[in-house]
Amino acid sequence: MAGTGVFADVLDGEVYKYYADGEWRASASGKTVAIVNPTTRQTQYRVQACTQEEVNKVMDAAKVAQKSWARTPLWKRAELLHKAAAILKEHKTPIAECLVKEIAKPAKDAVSEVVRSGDLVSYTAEEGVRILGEGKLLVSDSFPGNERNKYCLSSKVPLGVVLAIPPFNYPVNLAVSKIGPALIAGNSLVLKPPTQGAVAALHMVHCFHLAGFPKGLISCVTGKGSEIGDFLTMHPGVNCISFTGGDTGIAISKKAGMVPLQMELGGKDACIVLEDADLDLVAANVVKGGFSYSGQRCTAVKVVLIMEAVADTVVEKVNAKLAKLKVGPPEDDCDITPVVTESSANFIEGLVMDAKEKGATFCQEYRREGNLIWPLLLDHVRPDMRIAWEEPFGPVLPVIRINSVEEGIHHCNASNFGLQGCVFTRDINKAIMISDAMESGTVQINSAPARGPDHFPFQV
Ligand SMILES: NC(=O)C1=CN([C@@H]2O[C@H](COP(=O)(O)OP(=O)(O)OC[C@H]3O[C@@H](n4cnc5c(N)ncnc54)[C@H](OP(=O)(O)O)[C@@H]3O)[C@@H](O)[C@H]2O)C=CC1
Ligand SMILES: O=C(O)[C@H](O)COP(=O)(O)O
Repeated sequence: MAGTGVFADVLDGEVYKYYADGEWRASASGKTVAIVNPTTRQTQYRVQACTQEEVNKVMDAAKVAQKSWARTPLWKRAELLHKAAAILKEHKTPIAECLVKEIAKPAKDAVSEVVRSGDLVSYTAEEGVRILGEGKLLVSDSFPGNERNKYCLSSKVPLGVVLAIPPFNYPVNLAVSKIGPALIAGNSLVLKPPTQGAVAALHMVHCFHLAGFPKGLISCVTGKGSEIGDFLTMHPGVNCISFTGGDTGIAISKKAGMVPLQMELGGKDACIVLEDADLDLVAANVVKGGFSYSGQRCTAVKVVLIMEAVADTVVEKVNAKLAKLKVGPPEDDCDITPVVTESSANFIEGLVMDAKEKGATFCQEYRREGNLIWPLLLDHVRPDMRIAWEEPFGPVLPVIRINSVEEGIHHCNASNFGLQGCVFTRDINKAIMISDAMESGTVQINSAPARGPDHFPFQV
C-alpha cells in the first residue's frame, strides 16, 4: 500500500514529504497541495508546497553532488541504476496503486507503466556505458589547408544540474526517461513531478533512494507548477531543462535562460486511411490508438482522415468496437476511465459542443458523469471545428472525410503539432511516400501511433 512498508519514510501523517539532500522532509511552508482522485473527485493525497528557499537549497546540493558524481566511474553509475530499476520493479504494486488513484490509469496499465520504467532505466544504463564509453580522435589534415600537426580528443561530458518536469499521464515513466539518461551521463537531477501523479513519482524516487545514490544527486520538489514552476525553470542553478507536457513548454522555452532545452510537447496525431486498407485492422487501431487510457496519450490517434469511399464502413466497424468498451473506474481495469481533472473534462466538453453547434455527426450520444466521459466518435468533422485542430486529451475522436490523399497530408501538415501519425494502406510504396510527406516525427504504417519500444527514437 502507498506510504507504508519500505515507503513509510515518504509519508508524514497525511502529507507526502519532498526529497532533498538524501532525506524525506516536510516543507517549512506549512502549506500542502491536494491531489484529487479523478474517479471519486475527493482529495486522495496531499504533497508539500515547497518554498523558493527549499528549491535554492536543493539546487546547491545538486551542484555539489554532481561534481563528485561526474568523477564516479561509468560502470558504478550503471550499477546503481540497475539496482534502482530492480527495486522499482519489485515495488510495482504500491506505485501502480498511486497511478490508479491519482490519474485514474487502468490498473493493468498502471503496473505496466512501472515495469516498463524499470526496464527503461536498465536499458539506459546499458546503453550509457557503451555510448559514453566512446570518444573520438580527429586529425587536422582532413580539413582543407591543414597539415597533420594537430590532434583533437573529444568525449561526452555532463551538463551539470538537470531539471526534469514530466506530465501527468506518465508521471513515473516520463520521469525516469529523464532521470536515467541524466544520471548515467554524470548529471545530477531535480525532479518537479506533475501534481496529479506526484505521489507515484515520490514513491519512484524512493526506489532510487533505496538503491543508495549519493545525497543531493537526486531530489524531488513538489508544488503546483503554476506556483513554483517559473522559479524552477528560471533558476540560475539549472544547466538543462527536460520537459514533457503541453503548451506550458512553449512558455518555459521563452523564459528559460541560456540552457539546453529538451521539449516533448503535444500531438494531434493524424491517421490517414486509404481505400485499399485492411478496414478491420484500421478499426482495431483507431479504437486502440484513439481510446486507450481514454485518449490521454500524446501518441493517441487524434484525428482520422479517411477516404470517403471507405468512411461509412470504417465508422460502422469502429462504432461496433466502441460499444464493447468497458467504461468505469480504473480499479476495475475499465477501458475508459475518468479524465484527469474536472477542468480537462470541461475542456473536452467545450470541443464536443463546438463540433455539435457546427454540425458534426455524433455516432454516440454524448454522455458525461463527473470526470467520466463515454467514448465518442464524431463523424463529418470539418476544418472550421475546433476539434479538427485541438488536442482533446480525452475519449473523443474526430473523423474528417477526404477525397484525396493530398487533402489528408495537407490537413496533417497544417496542424501546429507534429509528433506522430499513421497511415493505413496495403500499398507499401504509397505508405512510404505518404509517411515521408507527413511532417510528423514518427509515422507508423498499418499500426496506431505509439512511443514504444522505449529505445526507438521519439522526436518531432
Ligand atoms: N510529446 C510527448 O512526449 C508527450 C507530450 N504530452 C503532452 O502533455 C500534455 C498533457 O500533460 P499535462 O501534465 O496536462 O501538461 P502540462 O503542460 O499542463 O504540465 C506538464 C508539467 O508542467 C508543470 N508545469 C505547469 N506550469 C508550469 C510552469 N509555469 N513552469 C514549469 N512547469 C510547469 C506541471 O506541473 P503541475 O501538474 O503541478 O501543474 C507538469 O508537471 C498534452 O498536451 C500531451 O500531449 C504528454 C506525454 C508525452
Ligand atoms: O505521453 C504519452 O502519450 C507517451 O509518451 C506515449 O507513450 P505510449 O505511446 O507508450 O502510450
